[in-house]
This record gives sequence, C-alpha cells and structure tokens, in this order.
Amino acid sequence: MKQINQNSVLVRVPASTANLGPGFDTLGMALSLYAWLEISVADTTTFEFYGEGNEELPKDKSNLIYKVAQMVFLEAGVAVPDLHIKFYSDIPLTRGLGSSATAIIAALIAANALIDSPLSDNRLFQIATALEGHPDNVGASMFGGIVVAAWDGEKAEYVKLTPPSQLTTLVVIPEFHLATEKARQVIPDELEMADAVFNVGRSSLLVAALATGQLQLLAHAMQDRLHQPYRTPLIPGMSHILEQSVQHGALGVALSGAGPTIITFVDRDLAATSKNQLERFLLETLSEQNITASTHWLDPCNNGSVVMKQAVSESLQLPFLDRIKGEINV
Ligand SMILES: Nc1ncnc2c1ncn2[C@@H]1O[C@H](COP(=O)(O)OP(=O)(O)OP(=O)(O)O)[C@@H](O)[C@H]1O
Ligand SMILES: N[C@@H](CCO)C(=O)O
Repeated sequence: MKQINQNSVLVRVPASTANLGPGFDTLGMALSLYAWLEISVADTTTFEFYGEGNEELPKDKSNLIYKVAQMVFLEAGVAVPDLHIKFYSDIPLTRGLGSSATAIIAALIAANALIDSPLSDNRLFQIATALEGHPDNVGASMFGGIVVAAWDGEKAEYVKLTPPSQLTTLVVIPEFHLATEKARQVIPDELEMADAVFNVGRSSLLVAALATGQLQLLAHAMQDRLHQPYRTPLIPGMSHILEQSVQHGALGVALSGAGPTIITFVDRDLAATSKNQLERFLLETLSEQNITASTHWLDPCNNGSVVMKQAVSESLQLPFLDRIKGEINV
C-alpha cells in the first residue's frame, strides 16, 4: 500500500446550474457560489459542517463525502485513512444549484490531492458522472465554464466553453426544497418526436449561441419541452416566470437543474433599473403563490474546482473563509 504524504487538503468547488433549459442532463454552467472542503488525515473520522442545512447532513461514515473519498483511496491502492472532514458551503441544498455534485467533486478532488493525485481529472469526472447519474452538474463544478457533455452510461465525453463575457445571471431561490429524485419522477418515459426535434434544435442553437456570444438568441434557444413542462406543477409560479422573464429584461430563462431555483440569463450591462425590475418580477410572482424566495446575482465561473494553496496549519474556520473569499480571486 502507498503512503500518504500530505496531512491536509482544501478545495473550493463552484455551484452549477444544469440543463440551461433544453440541454437536459447535457449542459451545465458553473456559478460564482462556492463550497469548501478540507480533509485531513486523522485518528478517527469526524465531521464539521457549516452552511445552511449542512448541519443536518450525516456525520458518520455513511456521509457522501466520506464514501466518495474512500472510492478514490481504494482505486489508487492507498491505505484508507480516517479523516477529519470540514465542509463549508454557500450553496443551498436541494434547490437546483448542484449541491450533491459539489460534494462529490469536492470529495474526489480533495482525496486525490491528499495522495498526490494518482487519478486523472478525466477519471475523476467519469466517477463523478456515474455517481450523480448525469454529467451536467459535475462537469461544470469540476471544469468550470459551460460544459457540454454526453454520457452513455459508461463513458462521458465533454467540451468546455468559456461563458460569454457579457453574460451574468440572476437566480431566484425558493425557500422550499425539491429533491432531484422527486423532480425526475415526473418526467415521462416517452416523448413525442415533435418535442424531441424541438429540443434538439433549441439545445444545438443554445450551444452555438453561447460559443459565439450571440446572446440575442437565448430567449428562443433556452426553450424546452423535455422536462420543464412536467416540472411546472412542482413549482407554483414557474410557468409565468418562464413566459414573462424576457419581457422583464432577461435574455433567457430556465429552471435551474431539477429546481426549484429559476435562473435568468442577463446582459451584465442591462440598466440598473431594469435589473431591479426583473428582480421584483421574480420575487412578486413567487410571493403571489405564497412562496418566500431570495434573489442572487451570480456570474458564470470559468474556473472549476481549485486546490487551494494554503499552509497546512490553517483550518477551515469561518474567519479564515472570510479572508480567502476576499483575497483569492481564482
Ligand atoms: N456536503 C454533503 N454531504 C453529504 N451529502 C450531501 C452534501 N451535499 C449534498 N448532499 C446530498 O445531496 C442531496 C441534494 O441533492 P439533489 O440532487 O437532490 O439536489 P441539488 O444537487 O442541490 O440540486 P440539483 O441536482 O437539482 O442541482 C442532499 O439532500 C444530500 O443528501
Ligand atoms: N439534469 C438534472 C440536473 C439535476 O441534478 C435534472 O434536471 O434532473
């Protein structure tokens, strides 16, 4: 068995929005909202979680982060150590911003870095895709930018695009949780050919529009008939937001991942008054349905996961995080 040379590793992983409308299980974009994971070799396995909802996560060896780290050690043929796991996340759980993908990617990258990275990034991506069941969130969280990916159940292939510099996003995050598993159950097993053609056209146009910076095409290109129509009953107010956001200043709009968060794509030079108007529209539409929500302006994040270079003695404490959030621009 190989030996572990480092004591501690800290990684930062961005949130992601999946599908971008028509690219179900295929398109993902990293967002400027982050989770941090620090793992250290320890005598017994212990956990510290910070961030909304994270204190509820299992704090034993059934925890996703612990189990995924073990997969890396096992595949690399390294003696499985006990770990001290510290996780801090600004990414809300079960809201459509890829929290499960960030946990998986963070665990894979941190565990691999702890043992001097014997597994390639591509291998980590393959493991992450198989664990998550689709490559869109994990690809974006790992590589950053916009990831276009296809998985056949065995192998995932992807291309990363740099998001257009004019593009920013406004997300509206409802207070309620919606597990991806539940939001996948409502999608039918079969599809009309006309709807399939509709989505192939929109998804292809969307990738071309994003690759060439033709943001005026987003309103058309972000339309979907594959999953959003079936998920609208799960999110009251969503159909009105999908229909009306462009009239309220957005370039395009989509359900973020499996929801309930809705993401609007916005020209970063849009006038401040129009930005405020869009924000009000989103919040008021949900409020009319008695849904409390918050809005956040999030830029696309072109960097994927990063192993932070910091002294091993520094730990993942909140004052430390405040400092790295302010100082490190990766
Ligand atoms: N840090 C973590 N440690 C352990 N489990 C986690 C962690 N983060 C997320 N999870 C698991 O992932 C679940 C959320 O995943 P889910 O796919 O339902 O939503 P999401 O990933 O936030 O949204 P989406 O996939 O739609 O973008 C949580 O309920 C929890 O079980
Ligand atoms: N593509 C996935 C993303 C959420 O994990 C879905 O829409 O179900």
